[in-house]
Amino acid sequence: MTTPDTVESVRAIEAKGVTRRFKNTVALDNVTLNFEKDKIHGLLGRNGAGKTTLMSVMTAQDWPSEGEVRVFGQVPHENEQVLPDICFVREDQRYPEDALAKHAFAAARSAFENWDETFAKQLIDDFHVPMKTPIKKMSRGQKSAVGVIIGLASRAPLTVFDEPYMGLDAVARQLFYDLLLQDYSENPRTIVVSSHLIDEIAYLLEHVVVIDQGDIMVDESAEDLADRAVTLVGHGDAVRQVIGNREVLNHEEMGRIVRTTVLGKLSAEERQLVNELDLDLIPVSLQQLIVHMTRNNAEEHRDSEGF
Ligand SMILES: Nc1ncnc2c1ncn2[C@@H]1O[C@H](COP(=O)(O)OP(=O)(O)OP(=O)(O)O)[C@@H](O)[C@H]1O
Repeated sequence: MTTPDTVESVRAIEAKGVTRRFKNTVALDNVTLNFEKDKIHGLLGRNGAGKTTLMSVMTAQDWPSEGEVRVFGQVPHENEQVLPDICFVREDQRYPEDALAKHAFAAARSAFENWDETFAKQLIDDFHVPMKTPIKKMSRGQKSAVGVIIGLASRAPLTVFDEPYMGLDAVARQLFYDLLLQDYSENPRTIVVSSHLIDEIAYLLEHVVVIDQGDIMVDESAEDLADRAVTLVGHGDAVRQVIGNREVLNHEEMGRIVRTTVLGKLSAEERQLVNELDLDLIPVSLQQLIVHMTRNNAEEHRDSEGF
C-alpha cells in the first residue's frame, strides 16, 4: 500500500507572503508559491522583476522583510541542517583575489556531500576552464563556466542557477543545457533556473514562474502554459474563421498566407475545423506569451498610476 505524499515530501521550497523591501523599492510583494521536489523550474521575468531577490531569499542568502520561506520543510536561514543541501550559482559570485578554479572546486567539494569529482573533471574539459588563471582574471564566459560546473557537479538537492549563461557563448550554453538535462535525468533533484533567454531554456522546464514588478504573474506547469495560446498558419480567410474574436498576440502576413498567434485553447470542434481547412497548428513560443503578459501588466500598472 502506498502512503499519500505529505506536503513536506513533495515541496522543495515554500514561500508564504514573502515581501522584500529595499528602502523605496518593493522587490518582492507578498509572494506565495511552491516549488515541487525533483523538477526543473524556470523563474522568468524582465530586468528588475525580482528574480535574483527571490532566489536570494529562497536560498537563505537574504532575509525577507516579511513572510516565511521553507526549504525541504525547514526555515533555511542559518540552518546547518538545510544549507548544505542548497547550491546557489550566481553571476556576481565573489572569489578571493588569487583564487584559482581548483580552489573554488575544492570549496564546493567540501561543502556538498554529493559532489562528483569525476563529473567535475569532465566538465572542466568540456568547458575548457583554464586552471592556472586566477578566477578574477578569467573572461566572463570562463567565470560563468566555473559557476556552472559547481552547480552541476555539486548535485545539491536544491540547485539554483541565476542566469548561469551570462557570458557563455551559444555553443557553451547549449552544452550546459544538454548536460543539465542529462545529469538531471540520471540524478533527479530540484533545479531552479532564471533566464531572459526564454525560448532557449523553454524545453528544459517542467514548471514556469513568471515574476513581474515583484508579483507572481504565472505559476503553472509548462504544459498548461503552452496551452494558453496557439499559432495558426494558413490561408488568411481560413485562419480568421477559426480564431473568431480571440485576442491576437502576433500576426504576420506572407502574401495570402498568415501566421497568427491567439490566446485561448482550441476546442475539439475547432481542432477539427483546423484539419478540414488544412491549417497548421504550431505550439506557441513561451517567450512570445510571456512578453505579451508582462507588457500588458506594465500597461495596467501605468494606467492605474494615472500615466
Ligand atoms: N541591494 C539592493 N538595494 C536596493 N535595491 C535593490 C537591491 N537588490 C535589488 N534591488 C531592487 O529590487 C528590484 C528587483 O531586483 P532583482 O535584482 O531581484 O531583479 P531581477 O529580476 O533579478 O533583474 P535582472 O534580470 O535585471 O537581473 C530592482 O528594482 C532592484 O533595483
